[in-house]
Amino acid sequence: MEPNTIKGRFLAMASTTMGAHGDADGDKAAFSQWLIAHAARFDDINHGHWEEWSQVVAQLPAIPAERVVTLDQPVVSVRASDVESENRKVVKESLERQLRQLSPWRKGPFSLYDVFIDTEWRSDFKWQRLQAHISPLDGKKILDVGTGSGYHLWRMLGDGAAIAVGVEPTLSFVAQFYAVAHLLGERRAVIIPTTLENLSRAPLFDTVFSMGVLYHRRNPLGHIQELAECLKPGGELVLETLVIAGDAEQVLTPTDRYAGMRNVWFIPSVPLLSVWLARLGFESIRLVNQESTSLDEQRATDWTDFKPSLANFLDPQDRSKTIEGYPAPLRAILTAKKVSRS
Ligand SMILES: Nc1ncnc2c1ncn2[C@@H]1O[C@H](C[S@+](CC[C@H]([NH3+])C(=O)[O-])CC(=O)[O-])[C@@H](O)[C@H]1O
Repeated sequence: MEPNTIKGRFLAMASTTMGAHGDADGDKAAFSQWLIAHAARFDDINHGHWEEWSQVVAQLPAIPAERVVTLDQPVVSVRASDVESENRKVVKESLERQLRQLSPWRKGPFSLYDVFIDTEWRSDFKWQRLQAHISPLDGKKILDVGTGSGYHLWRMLGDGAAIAVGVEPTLSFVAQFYAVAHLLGERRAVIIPTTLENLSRAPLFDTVFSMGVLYHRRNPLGHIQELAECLKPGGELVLETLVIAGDAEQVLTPTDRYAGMRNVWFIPSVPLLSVWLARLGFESIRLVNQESTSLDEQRATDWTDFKPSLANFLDPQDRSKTIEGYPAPLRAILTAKKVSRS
């Protein structure tokens, strides 16, 4: 029987992870204690819709024992392998109604018992851009800061990670994650509902990802420092953020919105970002990808809230600029190793 609260699910998953990685027993115990201590974050939640979203997750159908789960392809998917087609239709319709109650779905795509969730972002594009360039994830413990619905957590498991922990303060995304985890029948990933600043940080992870978060932080160097605090010495940081073209002295702070987004504070050049990383104790800093966001990667779908998406935030006369006149979104992925001190 699955526990029917999201906190109960977190605890069940946290205890499953105790056996799921190859660390020495002392390290395993330290990691499990760290994870289980974060169950208290579910008690701090004070959000008008949390109860409603939790009910949606609690009322999801029991999953079939025979299922095919795919985590290593662009569409994270699960399908029943033993259900008659007429039944599948019934399951599909009620499941789709339930999952739509957790909208807007921004990060995906997912296919869950024939319900295709066409999310606003094709998050698989980002995974494809970095997959060949990061240290192998096999058997590793991974932290994904600002994980959204947790789409990339599933891809990390698909690429061999032992455990994937997400940190995410937006509670509708946390509920989406626990819905997907239930339907996949997977317990090797969890999300802690908090910010990186409020996480009790300890150097427990082999690889730490921060993708799409740095530019939302008023104190970007503090964010990098906090990421370092979660990494084992010698561990790898994968940092994905908006950047501008320019030298090591250039950074953009928008006067107000950037491509329609509030809360964009610092968009550095890649050379400046590399200086920040080096000054905060990283070495082997590499730019592994730099690309403009395409209109195929971010677009409104019927699983989003029909708010305008990227196309509406670019200058219609000159797509190289945002509607505010800034350079259009350019995103970079850097990898760096935390210096090991002996
Ligand atoms: N301080 C914080 N600590 C942790 N998370 C935060 C914080 N502030 C915001 N977030 C969360 O970070 C995510 C950033 S979206 C990237 C998703 C995924 N990583 C992606 O690469 O597709 C970026 C975008 O869509 O612009 C959101 O889910 C926030 O709630």
